Amino acid sequence: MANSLSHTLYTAEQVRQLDYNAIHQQGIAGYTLMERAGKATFRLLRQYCEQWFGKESFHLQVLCGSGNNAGDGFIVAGLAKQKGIEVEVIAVGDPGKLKGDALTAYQWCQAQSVSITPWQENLQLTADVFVDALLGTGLKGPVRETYASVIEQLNSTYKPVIAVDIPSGLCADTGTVLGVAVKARSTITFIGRKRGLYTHHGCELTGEVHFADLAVPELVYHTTPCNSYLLDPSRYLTCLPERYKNSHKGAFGHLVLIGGDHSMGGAITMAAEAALHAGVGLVSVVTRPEQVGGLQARCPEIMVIGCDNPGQIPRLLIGKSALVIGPGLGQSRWSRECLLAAIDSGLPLVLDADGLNLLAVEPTLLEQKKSDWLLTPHPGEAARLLGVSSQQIQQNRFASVEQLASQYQSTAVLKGAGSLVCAKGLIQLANVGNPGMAVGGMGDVLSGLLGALIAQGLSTAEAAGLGTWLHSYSADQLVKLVGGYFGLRATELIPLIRKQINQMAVKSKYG
Ligand SMILES: NC(=O)C1=CN([C@@H]2O[C@H](COP(=O)(O)OP(=O)(O)OC[C@H]3O[C@@H](n4cnc5c(N)ncnc54)[C@H](O)[C@@H]3O)[C@@H](O)[C@H]2O)[C@@H](O)CC1
Ligand SMILES: [K+]
Repeated sequence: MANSLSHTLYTAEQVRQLDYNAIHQQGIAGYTLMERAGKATFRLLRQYCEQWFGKESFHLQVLCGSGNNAGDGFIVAGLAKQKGIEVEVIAVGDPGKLKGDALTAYQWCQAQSVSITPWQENLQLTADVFVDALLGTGLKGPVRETYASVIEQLNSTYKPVIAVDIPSGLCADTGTVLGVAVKARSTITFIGRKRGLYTHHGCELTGEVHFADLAVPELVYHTTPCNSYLLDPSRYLTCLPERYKNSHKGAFGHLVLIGGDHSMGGAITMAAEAALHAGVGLVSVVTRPEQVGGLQARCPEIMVIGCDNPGQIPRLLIGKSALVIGPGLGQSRWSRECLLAAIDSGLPLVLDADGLNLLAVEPTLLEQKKSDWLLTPHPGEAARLLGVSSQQIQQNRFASVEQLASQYQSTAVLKGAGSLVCAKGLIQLANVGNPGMAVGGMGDVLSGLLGALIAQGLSTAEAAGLGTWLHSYSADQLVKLVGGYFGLRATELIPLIRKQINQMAVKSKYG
């Protein structure tokens, strides 16, 4: 289902609101939620430990802070003790500061005869597996001592860690590390999925993410407005135009890609090749004359028009469906005039690479906007468009993509780990992709794919959602094929994208 509750992404504040609603509107006791969280974590821990240690016994240490996150940890420790597991709580927070449900959980844990050791400087973290219940959504600002040292020491054990709700030190809203953060093998998150688990450093630190709704009734969610979701590709199944038996090429659009300035032919070639494999009826490339031979040799199906004079472009764009501009565009006078012609055409436009850089140095171009635009910046390009540093973009990717979309009145895709798509105030996160994608050409393939989808009749919002997912998902398939992240070539994605589109088309028809 599109944007179902289980796909929704929340900020820490929104989850606090959900907790509050569950407790005060639905009358579920806070301690009941804590027990459920502890039980869900313990179930997961046992599953993992069965995989990791088989029938062998193992030693568990549960690291607890002094808030409700610690409360969940005390429950896990008590349950482990009941099952005869060798378990110990390391109390990093002062138990004297515990209150409310966390204090109740602590007392219950004590009643199970769990050994509770206060953290000391020379204490050794000796377990086979750890539960991180130090800091959850209540983290404010950079992690302070003693927590920071404990987290560093925990990470240096390289032993498996299951994080409770969120790896301690990771910002639940943005996915940035607040000073230092736990690197978990797995994270189990409660009631609502936290945004920060899925983007930026979150992608690196959470390990496998599991979600437990703690049996909170659906009603609780309806009163908390939200605009962010995990991207669900199934919502796009019906967007692809059907291939009827009597179809002709004109039915599937004509995409034009403009770019390939002097000695920059590779990017436009990759973009065009990707478009060719994504179902568009016709693909044309407008480029410098010197690129024509290479492009035609590589892809004879593409119509290549050599053009040193951008004044010819308006005539070439008559009757076309969509445009991609940016890959290999450069920033010369020719490049700028090409961009002006593209903007003036009124065709839906995918703007990437130097198309974005030119827009950043000349923001008044926005005043000439006549059509839907889809911007596909990486953090560096986004920074130029918004006049900030790329670090600032990364520190708040959700806010950045929203600002890009609203400032440029466009659909925006902010690339990078946990790519974000923003259209009409809605943010979707593509929970696919891998570090092997950090190589040249990947963005060019994406822009060609997006252009091909728009030319086939998808809106910029639909194309951004489906295309971003297809691109990263195909990269994951490629990693499976080649066995790792090294040496992925952007062009290798192209046949996998085609395969996946075809699979989706079959699924949309036959279920
Ligand atoms: N009823 C509820 O509210 C539920 C809460 N749950 C758990 O409760 C957590 C949230 O609990 P809390 O709001 O008590 O917060 P936390 O337990 O996440 O953290 C609060 C504690 O962290 C300390 N702290 C904050 N910033 C710090 C920093 N920068 N450096 C060092 N220490 C810092 C505070 O002094 C406080 O002691 C969730 O993440 C989840 O694990 C779950 O039990 C489910 C139900
Ligand atoms: K935690």
